[in-house]
Amino acid sequence: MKKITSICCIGAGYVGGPTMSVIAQKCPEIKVTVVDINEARIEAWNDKDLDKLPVYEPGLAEVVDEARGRNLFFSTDVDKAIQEAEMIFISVNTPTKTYGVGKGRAADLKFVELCARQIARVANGDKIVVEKSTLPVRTAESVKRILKAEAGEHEFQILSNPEFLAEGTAIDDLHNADRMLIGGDQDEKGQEAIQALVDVYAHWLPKDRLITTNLWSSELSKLTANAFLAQRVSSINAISALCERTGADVDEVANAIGSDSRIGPKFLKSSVGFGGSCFQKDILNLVYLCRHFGLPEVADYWEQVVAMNDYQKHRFAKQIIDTLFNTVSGKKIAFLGWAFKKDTNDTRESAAIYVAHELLQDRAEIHVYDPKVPKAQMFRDMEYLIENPGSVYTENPLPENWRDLIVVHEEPYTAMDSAHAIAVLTEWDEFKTYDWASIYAKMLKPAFVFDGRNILDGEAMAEYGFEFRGIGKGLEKARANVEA
Ligand SMILES: NC(=O)C1=CN([C@@H]2O[C@H](COP(=O)(O)OP(=O)(O)OC[C@H]3O[C@@H](n4cnc5c(N)ncnc54)[C@H](O)[C@@H]3O)[C@@H](O)[C@H]2O)C=CC1
Ligand SMILES: O=C(O)[C@H]1O[C@H](OP(=O)(O)OP(=O)(O)OC[C@H]2O[C@@H](n3ccc(=O)[nH]c3=O)[C@H](O)[C@@H]2O)[C@H](O)[C@@H](O)[C@@H]1O
Repeated sequence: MKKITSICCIGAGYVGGPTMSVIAQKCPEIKVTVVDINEARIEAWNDKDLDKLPVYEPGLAEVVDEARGRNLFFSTDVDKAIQEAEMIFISVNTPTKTYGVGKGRAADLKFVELCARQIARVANGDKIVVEKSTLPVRTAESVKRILKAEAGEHEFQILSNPEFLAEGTAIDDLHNADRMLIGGDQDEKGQEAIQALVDVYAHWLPKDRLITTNLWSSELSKLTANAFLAQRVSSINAISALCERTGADVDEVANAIGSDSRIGPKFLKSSVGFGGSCFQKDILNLVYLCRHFGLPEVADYWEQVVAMNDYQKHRFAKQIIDTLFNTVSGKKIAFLGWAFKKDTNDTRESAAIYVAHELLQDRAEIHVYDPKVPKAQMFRDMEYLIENPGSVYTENPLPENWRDLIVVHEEPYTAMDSAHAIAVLTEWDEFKTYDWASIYAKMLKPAFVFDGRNILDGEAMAEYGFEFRGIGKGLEKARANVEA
């Protein structure tokens, strides 16, 4: 098969934007056009001021700067880009359904279906269609059927090429991917299509990292990878609760078990709970599929990963309320961080939103500082959670004036001034270097710090005078248990 010279990607989000920028950077002879129906987003991708790119990722601005206008283009003209391209990536959002059959579980595939119909309608020749979005296993079958039914004389090959990048490290993950997975049909034409995509990635990735499989294995591997990663976080978080009762230290336990080469050290950082647009959505989708295929025991097994994560967020919020003498009503609680992890402006499913909801149920005044998340986004997040509670802990209504109870700060010190307590919700590096002595001086006493990310030095914080609580570090409580 001849080499690909033009690519189109539908969806200019956290995946489409960075992945296509790197493909364009590494393959200067391929014209890459990223399209989206969201005009504001495309405008931001085209902004001369690279600080205004719609996705914040370390290293992304440099890549865009190198390729944009040379062989990387952002546009809202979806039809034209489809017609010009030999290979079309679908990288649109696949959120959990919020309505109808499968509500709260199944992936909502309406955006993917719309793309397939649009490709079929406007295609002017044979195309390779690549599923980049995370999809339930066997989605390619539906995409094929739609393309076949609507397309007339043109031929389409479908590939599954799930993305494994993590936000905050997207560019490094793309440049040095552990593997790139490409699934396709096993017949001759399917193999040719697989090879065409292998040739794209072979511009910068070693051949042994390009894994090819059948379509279904590829689709299922993506859901499985996220389920395994999230399961590790829930497993260590479950142990953190036991640490707090017994006096064990969860970081020491993680280090001890992670030194076993069979377990490995990564993804064992205990936290206030995992967030992000995908872990919960993909596990719920896996659970839905298992039930659909008549495997309720398998579904129950994976569902516990999400249940444990809900419990961890709740445990953190409850600890704050319990420690502050059983109520946070009218008390100023400073939130350091709102993003679901550091080095991203993404807040989807962030633990901060759930913790805020529980504290607001108890009428706290929340003062938030996050270096990258704008105020409007925080309010949108709260509104979304109110409409879609999703967790048993966030079902209670908020006070009518909840909007007045969230104050967003442009800088951290005012957020913490005269606060009753500080809660660390995101592990931004800058939090470690604050002037903690002067923060302590300006807080109400006792001055509580709840470190939901275990990034602060507990002993040093205690020396400043803080009442410090980390995750999985319940020495005081453990001592009290022993004495009782
Ligand atoms: N965010 C992440 O780190 C990762 C996400 N994924 C998966 O990648 C997919 C995309 O995720 P994100 O990039 O985070 O989503 P996103 O929401 O940031 O971006 C999706 C974009 O698609 C656009 N879109 C939707 N329908 C369209 C249509 N018919 N025509 C043109 N544009 C359309 C939307 O306007 C939006 O800008 C999802 O399936 C997700 O599960 C996979 C790996 C990592
Ligand atoms: O499909 C996706 O969307 C992506 O989901 C995750 O990436 P991402 O959600 O961007 O970020 P992670 O680094 O995986 O973190 C997810 C959440 O788990 C939390 N986490 C992670 C690791 C850990 O040890 N402890 C922990 O609490 C993080 O703080 C964050 O809230 C996967 O790591 C990617 O491989 C995958 O492509």
